[in-house]
Amino acid sequence: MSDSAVTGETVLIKNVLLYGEGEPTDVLLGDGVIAAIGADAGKDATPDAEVIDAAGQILLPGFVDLHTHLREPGREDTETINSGSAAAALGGYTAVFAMANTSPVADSVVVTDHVWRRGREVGLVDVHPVGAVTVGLEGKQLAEMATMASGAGRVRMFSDDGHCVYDPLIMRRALEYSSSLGVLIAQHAEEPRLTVGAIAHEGPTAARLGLAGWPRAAEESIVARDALLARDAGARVHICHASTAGTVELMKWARGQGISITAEVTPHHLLLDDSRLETYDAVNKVNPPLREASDVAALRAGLAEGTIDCVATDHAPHAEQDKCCEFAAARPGMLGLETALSIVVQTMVRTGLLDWRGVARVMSERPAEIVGLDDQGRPLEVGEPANLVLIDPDAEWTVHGPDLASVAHNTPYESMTLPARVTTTILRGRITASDGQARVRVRNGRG
Ligand SMILES: NC(=O)N[C@@H](CC(=O)O)C(=O)O
Ligand SMILES: [Zn+2]
Ligand SMILES: [Zn+2]
Repeated sequence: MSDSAVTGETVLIKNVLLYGEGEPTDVLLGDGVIAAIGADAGKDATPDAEVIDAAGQILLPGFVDLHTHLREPGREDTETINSGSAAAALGGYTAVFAMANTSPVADSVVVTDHVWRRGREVGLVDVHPVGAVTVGLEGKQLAEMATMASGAGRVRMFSDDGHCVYDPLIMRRALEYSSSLGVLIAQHAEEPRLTVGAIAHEGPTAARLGLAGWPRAAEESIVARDALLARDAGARVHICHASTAGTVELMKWARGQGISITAEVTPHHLLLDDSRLETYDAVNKVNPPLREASDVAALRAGLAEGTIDCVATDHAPHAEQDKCCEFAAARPGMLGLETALSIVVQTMVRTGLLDWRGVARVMSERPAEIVGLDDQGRPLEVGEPANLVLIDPDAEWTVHGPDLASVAHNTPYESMTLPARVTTTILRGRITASDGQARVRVRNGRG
């Protein structure tokens, strides 16, 4: 139509509840942004607009994952940027941060720019590379953070995740350097001297099962130390995968002191505890380890009140031979991208701890703010980027590892029936996943 205000591809979402609130309305997407909201939003739709009947569904800003392992380069037998992007889109994510513990390590602009470019080529989700803090994740020498930050991939988060930046002097320098660069350091808080040989949470379960323990203090001592180092450096620090009640307490204390510290919690630490270890099934092996029910309760409460800022998946694909083996020999980590929303609904929404606006806060708005993405986690308003997720809150589905988009199948939720499902994910106005299928871009000359 020649008088149409919107050109190119348009998507019309009908009868949707914004943030799960109020009356159903229509939302028109065009030119990569939210073009109109309201009963007459469809009047500017192009004749070939894709119309989504979203009755009973909820619209939120697309999710942002600050902690994803995509395994490319190096372990493409477990995940690739292609397969991991599909998993992310199916999980409702419009941006993910790909951790640096690849092979080679993402400690140079060559690797970080490669990851960024591959992500753009795939086009299902914005893949932001995380740069290593230290060369080879070895904790000895700072990586060239400035070069990575000014590359095409514009690295804005640095982490040695998988390893702790344990040397306090190196961490102090990294924080000072990061604050002058305006980037974020994300710490895998694990004092390595306290976790030598550790494979499970140190507590009664591990003692009974004969598994060497990973004490809470290994995490908490680093959280406390880094809060003080961030304070003195005038820097920001982000705590990866908070797992203990003590970490929640320390976060509260540090915030009270005015320290710039943020933290994430994983879906698995919100749902699972160390009683899962009884079977010795290594699918439950993860760093930090599944803790006790009291920690799970404290993490949920901390997330609800904002002491823990956000949910991050720590999506960690592993090959069958690295998981289906004796517990001590297995690699730690579990899949998370496609199940994250459902676990958050089960643990936080069904329990009354968060409403849907709260889900938007912990899965989209806060992570985008923490890392400084200005095109994600935005309000559902006209003119804002159309990075969105549609959710059927009443759906139920049963998890089967082989049905997930990831190359590896190590989900701890195998055969569990979970609430709520992502029905559609939209990146800059383009549908990247719908009804369980990732949609690769069709190059028809229009974008
Ligand atoms: N979480 C894990 O248990 N494993 C992660 C590394 C990490 O997040 O520490 C991995 O890369 O597999
Ligand atoms: Zn980690
Ligand atoms: Zn990780």
